[in-house]
Amino acid sequence: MSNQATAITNGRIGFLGAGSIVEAMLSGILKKGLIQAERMTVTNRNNLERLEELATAYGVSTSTDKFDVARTSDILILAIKPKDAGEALMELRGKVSPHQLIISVVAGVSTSLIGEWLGVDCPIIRTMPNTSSAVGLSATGMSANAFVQPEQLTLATRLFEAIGTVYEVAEEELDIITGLSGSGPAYIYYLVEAMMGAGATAGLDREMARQLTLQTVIGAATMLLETRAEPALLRKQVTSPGGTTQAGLAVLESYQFQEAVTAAILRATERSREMGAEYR
Ligand SMILES: NC(=O)C1=CN([C@@H]2O[C@H](COP(=O)(O)OP(=O)(O)OC[C@H]3O[C@@H](n4cnc5c(N)ncnc54)[C@H](OP(=O)(O)O)[C@@H]3O)[C@@H](O)[C@H]2O)C=CC1
Ligand SMILES: O=C(O)[C@@H]1CCC=N1
Repeated sequence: MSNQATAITNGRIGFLGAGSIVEAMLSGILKKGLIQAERMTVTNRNNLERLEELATAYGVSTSTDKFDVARTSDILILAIKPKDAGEALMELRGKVSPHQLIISVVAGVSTSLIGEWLGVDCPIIRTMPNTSSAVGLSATGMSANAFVQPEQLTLATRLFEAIGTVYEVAEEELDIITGLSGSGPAYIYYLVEAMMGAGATAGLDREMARQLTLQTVIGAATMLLETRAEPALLRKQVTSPGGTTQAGLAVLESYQFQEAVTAAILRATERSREMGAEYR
């Protein structure tokens, strides 16, 4: 924990699930020194090796007893797959009290369904971060149910602000946020894979193609942030009439690039809604 750290809670945080989003969150929270590692406990279904890996890498506590973790955590973070959530939470029925704060990162599953599964009227905050949490750059959407007290919302906001930016939204918007920024890093990585591959195919050294691609992505994102200009305007500034960019963009248009990206995000949004209904 860093020397300047000010703990945001003296309580315990339990993580139900030990997968990639939990690792990203642990790494971000600990880098900011928001809570001592040993006051966070991670549990999963049966992968002991994974628990050991997280304990070694981050110094967090681990447990194979999810009932104990659920009972002893002031904040319980649900980070299991939507398909596993119903069974796991119904097993916790009667083990969670209204004094605990539940924070879910589970895609598609509503706060009301989580409450039904747990069988208790407790404060639940549904969030959608992304894996850039690991470097403090998540874009997180958040929505609270009616039992959440203002100080609990503030605490959750501070927790997620430690790993990026936080937007409080109406719960129905979380499905869109899941399709846009929850899944979003994968779209960017897909584009980067293609750009790097193309650079290498065209004859560049692969490492150089990687570095040029990454610097281009960082530069473009920083231009958007710092100039606050519309992306269409910045795109036009790159595009000389009759030049290389125009030739390249024409090929992207022939593959209906913008339509493809739009359809992908709308489909991911729809999938988030489907999962909520499917696993009900
Ligand atoms: N990955 C991402 O980018 C993001 C994911 N999310 C959401 O986070 C959640 C987790 O995703 P992700 O980390 O990618 O998934 P992973 O598959 O990497 O991890 C799932 C974890 O859940 C554990 N688990 C499954 N069933 C139970 C159970 N009954 N009790 C306790 N633990 C259980 C698994 O344990 P074991 O290995 O032992 O089976 C595993 O540790 C999902 O709901 C996803 O929608 C949200 C934002 C971004
Ligand atoms: O792919 C998924 O379902 C999860 C939710 C957002 C990112 N990963």
